[in-house]
Amino acid sequence: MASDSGNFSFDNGVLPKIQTNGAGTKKPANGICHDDSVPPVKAQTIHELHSLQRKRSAPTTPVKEGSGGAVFATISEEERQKLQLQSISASLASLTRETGPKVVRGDPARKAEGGAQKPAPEHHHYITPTISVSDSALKFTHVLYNLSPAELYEQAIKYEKGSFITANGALATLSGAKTGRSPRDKRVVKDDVTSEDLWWGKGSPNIEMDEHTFLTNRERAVDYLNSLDKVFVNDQFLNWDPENRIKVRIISARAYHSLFMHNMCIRPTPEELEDFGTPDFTIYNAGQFPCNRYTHYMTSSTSVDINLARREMVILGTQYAGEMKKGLFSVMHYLMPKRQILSLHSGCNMGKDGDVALFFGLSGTGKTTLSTDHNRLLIGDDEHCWSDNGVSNIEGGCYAKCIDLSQEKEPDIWNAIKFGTVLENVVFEEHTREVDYTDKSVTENTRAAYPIEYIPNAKLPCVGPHPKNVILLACDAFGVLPPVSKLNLAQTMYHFISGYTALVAGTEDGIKEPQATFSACFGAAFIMLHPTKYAAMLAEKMQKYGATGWLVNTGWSGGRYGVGNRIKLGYTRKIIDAIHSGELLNANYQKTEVFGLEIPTGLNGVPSEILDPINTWEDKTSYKETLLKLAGLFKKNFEVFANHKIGTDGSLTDEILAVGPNF
Ligand SMILES: Nc1ncnc2c1ncn2[C@@H]1O[C@H](COP(=O)(O)OP(=O)(O)OP(=O)(O)O)[C@@H](O)[C@H]1O
Ligand SMILES: O=C([O-])CC(=O)C(=O)O
Ligand SMILES: [Ca+2]
Ligand SMILES: [Mn+2]
Repeated sequence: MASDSGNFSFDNGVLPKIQTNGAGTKKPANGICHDDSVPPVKAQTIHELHSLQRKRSAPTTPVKEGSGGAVFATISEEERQKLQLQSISASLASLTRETGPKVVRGDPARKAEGGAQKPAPEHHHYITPTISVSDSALKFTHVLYNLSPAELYEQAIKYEKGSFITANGALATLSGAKTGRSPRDKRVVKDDVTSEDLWWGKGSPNIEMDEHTFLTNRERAVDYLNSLDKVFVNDQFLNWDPENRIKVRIISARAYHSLFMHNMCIRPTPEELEDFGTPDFTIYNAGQFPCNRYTHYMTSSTSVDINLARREMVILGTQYAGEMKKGLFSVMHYLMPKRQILSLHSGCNMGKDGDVALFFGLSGTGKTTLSTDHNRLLIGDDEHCWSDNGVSNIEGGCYAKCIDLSQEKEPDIWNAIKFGTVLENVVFEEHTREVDYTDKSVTENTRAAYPIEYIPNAKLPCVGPHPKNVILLACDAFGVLPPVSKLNLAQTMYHFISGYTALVAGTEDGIKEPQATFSACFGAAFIMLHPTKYAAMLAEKMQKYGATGWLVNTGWSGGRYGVGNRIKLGYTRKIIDAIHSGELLNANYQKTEVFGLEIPTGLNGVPSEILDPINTWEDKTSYKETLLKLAGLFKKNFEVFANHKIGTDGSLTDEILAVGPNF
C-alpha cells in the first residue's frame, strides 16, 4: 500500500512505539500511561454511576404567602404524595369491593433495575387496603403520574409495539384497528336529569344506555387497568378561561395515550398540580380491552360511554386517542351551555389588532390548517368557548391532519412535528425514519398531536376578545358552492344548523359520487343538547357583538370531485386574509341563484373568474344539475328543524327557513 506522500515505511520491519501522551503533555513520573487527564468519576460501581446521572426533582411546593388556597402548602411533601395516591386509588376503585387497589408510584421495572439498592424514592408511598379478599387486592397498581414527554417516549419505545422516533424527533405510534372515532358506539347514560336535558332520538349522537350497564363497563375497565403492571395517570385542565376551568383525570394503559393527552389538554404547572385535589371528570381508557358483547346495549366490541352524573367516561375496544379528546368535548358541550357559555367545534385566531375569527367546519374542512396562520396569533385549532368575557380555547394542543402535509404549504404545522409530538399512523422509511406524509398504507386519517406552544405565534394564554368574523368552512366535493360568500345572520344560522360538508369516496376505485354530510352545528357527533339551543346562543352572541358570517368552500372548483380540482390552499388563504383585513366586507357583491349567496366580484390575489363557480365549469348543464341536486339535499336535511323555535320568541326561525335554497 504505497502512498504518494511516502510517509510510511515498512523497510526495517519495526513499528514505531505508540505515544499515548499528547504532544506537549509532560510524561508522568512513574511512566504509567493515562487514558486522559480529566478527573475520574466519583463512583465505585456502575450502579453508583447510574445513580449520579439522575437527580431528584426539586420539591415543588413553594410556600405561599397569605391565606387563600394555602391548604397544601402547609403539609409535607410526603403527606401530599400520600393524598395524591389516595385520590388515585379512589379513582381506580371497584364499585363492589370494599377498598381501592394498592397503588404505588413509579415504574415497576425500576425496582428490578435497582438491584440491591434501596428502593427509589418514588416507591415510598403506597396505599394499602385493609382486607385482601381476592388476588386483585394482593397486587400493586403502579402509577406513572403526569410523566414528562421524555419519560413517556421511553415507556412507549420499551413497551409498545409500533412506537418509533422519527427523523424529526416525533413519536410515531399506531392506534391499532381503529384509526378514527366510532360514533355509533358512543353512549350516554339516560337518567332522570339527562332524559330531560339532552337531545335524544333521530339525528342525535347520544345513544342511550342505563346506569347499570355503564357500571358494568366501568367495572370491566377498572379491573382491566388494575390487572396491568402499571397505569398512566394524567391530571390536567380544560378551558383557558380561569373562571370555567375543568379538572380532568385520564387513566390509561398506554404511554401513547398519556402523551397524547399531555399534549392536547392544558398542562398544569407544578404549583397548580399540588392544589389539584379531586378531578371534576375522569376518563378510564381501557381501549385495548373490548366490551363484553353479552352486556346489554353492546352492539360491537367497542363502547365509549359517558356518565354525566358520575362525571366519568369509560373507553373499551378502541385505542384511537381522539375518543378521549372528543369525549371531553362532548362533556364541555353539556357543562358550558348550563353556564350560558357557548361551546364551539371551531378553530380560532386573532390578528395583531385583536380581531378574532372563528373557523367552523367538519373534519377535514380546514379548521386547523386555516387557523394556523403565520400572520396571526393562534388561540386554538378545534374546540372553543364563547362566554361574556370573549373566547377561550378548551385545549392545550392541536391535532392536525397530516396526509399530504407539505413544508411549503403548511410550514408552521410542519415545524411543530418535532420532539414531544405524537404522530399517529404515519408511514416512515425504515432506516432513516423520514416520514412519508403521502403514504396512506395505515390510514388516510394520519394525525399529529402537539402542544399549542409548538406553533411559534400561539396566543398564550389561549383567550381572546369577542369574534369579529365567523367563518363557516365546507369542503364541497360537488364543486358548486362559491369559494367565498358573505352571509347575513339568518343565512349564518341556516348554514350553522345544516353543518354541510362533502366527503369524497374511496380514491382507489376511480371516480365515485361525492357524499354530502350534514352535521348540525358543524359537530353533531359532539353536541349534547338540541342543535337549535347552540344556534340560538350563536345568533345572540353574533348579534350582540356585531360579528359577520362567511361561508368558505375549501373543496372543489371547476367540476365535481373527479372532474374539477380542490381549490388551491393559497387561494383560500388569500380569501381568509381578505376577510380578516376587512377588504371583503367592503367589496362589490352579486347574488347567486338557488342558494342566494352574496359573492364578491373580485378580491386581491384570487382570479375573479373562480369566484362564481359557474365560470369554472365547462359543462354548464351539468353544473346546474349538480347545483340543484345539492340544494335538494340541503332542503331535505333541514326538514327536521322546521318546527323548532329558535330563541325565546322564535322570530328568527321564519327568517332562517326563508333563506334556504330557492328553486
Ligand atoms: N383549499 C384548502 N383549504 C383548506 N384546506 C385544504 C385546502 N386544500 C387542501 N387542504 C387540506 O385539507 C386538510 C384540512 O384539514 P384540517 O386538519 O385543517 O381539518 P380540520 O377542519 O381541522 O378537521 P378536524 O376537526 O378533523 O381536525 C389539510 O390536510 C389541508 O392541507
Ligand atoms: O376527533 C377526531 O378524531 C378528529 C377531529 O378533530 C374531528 O373529527 O373533528
Ligand atoms: Ca383539526
Ligand atoms: Mn375536530
